[in-house]
Amino acid sequence: MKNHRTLWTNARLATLAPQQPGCGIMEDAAILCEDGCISWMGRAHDLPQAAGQAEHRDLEGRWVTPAFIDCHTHLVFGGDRAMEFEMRLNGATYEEIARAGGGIVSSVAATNALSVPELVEASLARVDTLLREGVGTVEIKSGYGLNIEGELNMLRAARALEAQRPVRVITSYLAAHATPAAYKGRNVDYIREVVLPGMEQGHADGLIDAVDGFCEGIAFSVGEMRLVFDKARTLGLPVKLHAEQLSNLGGAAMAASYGALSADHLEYLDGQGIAQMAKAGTVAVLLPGAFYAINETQKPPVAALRDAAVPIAVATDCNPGTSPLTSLLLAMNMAATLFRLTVDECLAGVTREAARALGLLSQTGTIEVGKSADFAIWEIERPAELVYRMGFNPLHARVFKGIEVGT
Ligand SMILES: O=C(O)CC[C@@H]1NC(=O)NC1=O
Ligand SMILES: [Fe+3]
Repeated sequence: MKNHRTLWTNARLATLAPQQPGCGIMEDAAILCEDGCISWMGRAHDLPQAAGQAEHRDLEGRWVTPAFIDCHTHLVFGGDRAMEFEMRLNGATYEEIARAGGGIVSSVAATNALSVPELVEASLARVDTLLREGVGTVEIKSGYGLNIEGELNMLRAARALEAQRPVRVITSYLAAHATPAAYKGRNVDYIREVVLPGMEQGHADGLIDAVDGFCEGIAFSVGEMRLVFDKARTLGLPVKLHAEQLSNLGGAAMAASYGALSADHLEYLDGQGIAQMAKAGTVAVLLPGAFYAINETQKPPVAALRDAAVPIAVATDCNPGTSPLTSLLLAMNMAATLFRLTVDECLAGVTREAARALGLLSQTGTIEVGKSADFAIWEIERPAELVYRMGFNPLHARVFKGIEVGT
């Protein structure tokens, strides 16, 4: 609604504004929002004239952070992998599970069996769970279609979720997630006959915001991913990469050479990859849920990333196989406890740096004038509580584009 003004007063802000120390705390603060954007923010006693005509909300001293951003999810999919989880606990090997039809291919069958409305229906509970924890922006990947129509249907469902909920959705085309049975041993044929034409069609249909891939011994090589990234470059699409999750193929360094928005997982990242990421400004997206769920032991080189000033984001990697996690609050706790990120790094990792990993930092991810009025209001005494607790959600309310959307 044009010229709609809202003023939130009596707030304690964790702005996450860059160049501010820690998480950019501002006590006894107010935020003025006009037409969905932050038009003024500061100490309550400096309120501008325009505040007089605004609808007023007294936050009674509550803490306010930027709305959270989950910058890495595979949350559109059919079925689940609970059976495989049980088989693993009963000692089945990865091969036995694959032979029993488990793994990514089982999610591919369950996903391709659903129409777009059915995919939306199957994914809404996961989106709502994230939104109830203060999330305002979610990245959603394809990757369980592995044929053109199936991949694009996943992205159509992702776009439909944005139309049905107060949330911003950024899509990533991940047809280079695995090779379908029909192309076993023929990755390049799969890339040329499915991945590249699907990218062209998805781009033409406005379904793709970025292009992703799984660069790993069990998936695609650096050379094969270059074929995908070369096509993305000709279409003017940004790239990101699942890299160094289970081994070091040099994927992160290759992604950085394409100016990738992010390289994700990174447990096996080395100094060369770090240097290339630092040079390119590529964000390191850490995914502690997958590390935890697959019982990985190699931790990402957080200290070296810090020393090289590589931006660090944290995300759920919500997927049915290696990270059935739909809580950024828990992801932050895991990133702190397992990877030793500080509280401030965790909060930046699910706001400012997550926005950077999606190319959205000019729009959201911090509480600053000119940004979208996307913020979360919490029942906490200090920001550290958001990282410290496990399985507790202290959200009071969420604001999306200036409108309070409740919990
Ligand atoms: O098992 C699945 O369904 C996805 C696995 C997931 N995808 C990827 O590239 N890395 C992962 O851990
Ligand atoms: Fe992933």
